[in-house]
Amino acid sequence: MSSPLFEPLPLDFSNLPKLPPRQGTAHKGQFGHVWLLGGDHGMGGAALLAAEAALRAGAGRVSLMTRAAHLAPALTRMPELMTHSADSSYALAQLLQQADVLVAGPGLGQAPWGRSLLSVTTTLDKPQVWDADALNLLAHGDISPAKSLLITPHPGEAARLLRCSVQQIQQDRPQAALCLAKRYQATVILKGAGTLIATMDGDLRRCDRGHPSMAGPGFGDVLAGLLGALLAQGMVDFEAACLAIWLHAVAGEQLGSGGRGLLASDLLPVIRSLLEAHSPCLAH
Ligand SMILES: NC(=O)C1=CN([C@@H]2O[C@H](COP(=O)(O)OP(=O)(O)OC[C@H]3O[C@@H](n4cnc5c(N)ncnc54)[C@H](OP(=O)(O)O)[C@@H]3O)[C@@H](O)[C@H]2O)[C@@H](O)CC1
Ligand SMILES: Nc1ncnc2c1ncn2[C@@H]1O[C@H](COP(=O)(O)OP(=O)(O)O)[C@@H](O)[C@H]1O
Repeated sequence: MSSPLFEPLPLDFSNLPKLPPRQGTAHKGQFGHVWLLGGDHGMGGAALLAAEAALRAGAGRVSLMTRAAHLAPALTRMPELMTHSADSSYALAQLLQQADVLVAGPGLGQAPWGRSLLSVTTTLDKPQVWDADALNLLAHGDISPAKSLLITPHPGEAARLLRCSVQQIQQDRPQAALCLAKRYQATVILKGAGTLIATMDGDLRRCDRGHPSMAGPGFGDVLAGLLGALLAQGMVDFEAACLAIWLHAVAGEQLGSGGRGLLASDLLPVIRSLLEAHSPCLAH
């Protein structure tokens, strides 16, 4: 990965995919059920941020599968959530039949608990977003990629997935993103300044929006939940990736003008307003 051979097209902000307006008779069953898997001990917040982002971006229902210790705090913050902590892989497989979209990885950890949750999802033929520790587990090689997969590595995770250094990833990010898409048969979002979207067919886009105030914990978790919500509302991987990346980066840019100390959860109301301006809930 030495010389940049592939020049990504800039994301076409004037022509981003839209969510359709909702009928007056709409009901929650039409906007998908997102299941969030994550939040091992010490990292419950990551899964919670992703779940909150999915709710705030319009998913019809959101279920959180996490450690039992995180259920009460999660419900205190968001009573709209449905919560579970499966006792066995069999029980989880049964529960996941209800899911339309899976988001796995935020705070999942790489211990047996996280590994067993992820191993249940690999066989499910549903749209899936894998982030954070789902990618670290995938990189270990003993979990196979799911069939319909969107992966969201930061450069550290990309380096683990391609078994190279972060420096090699950053030297030629376009090639790294395309290589990940081919190797894992997935749509890829390679995060960091100048986020890239790559598809298995070789389509490559770059987003030059965003702000260094986003270099803090949880911003990737919010992106993962946002992607889940857009997939649940009917977008395909590439559409969801383009719109989510734009909403996330522009929200960060707007709030970044306030300087350091931006919280990932601060993005949520801004993402909601940007989404409404872009794809109004009601037809005008
Ligand atoms: N509140 C919670 O519960 C939270 C929980 N969280 C959860 O923690 C778990 C571990 O995830 P994590 O991302 O913190 O650790 P990890 O994968 O080792 O990555 C760090 C290394 O990767 C690299 N690197 C990253 N970005 C880069 C960039 N733009 N540009 C260049 N390099 C970059 C960089 O490598 P270096 O440069 O140091 O070699 C860096 O040291 C995971 O489950 C996550 O969900 C978090 O979401 C936080 C909030
Ligand atoms: N300097 C930056 N410029 C633009 N976007 C950034 C910058 N730093 C971080 N981000 C964005 O913030 C998010 C950070 O995600 P990630 O590294 O997975 O964090 P976490 O695991 O803590 O949620 C990514 O979407 C990334 O593109």
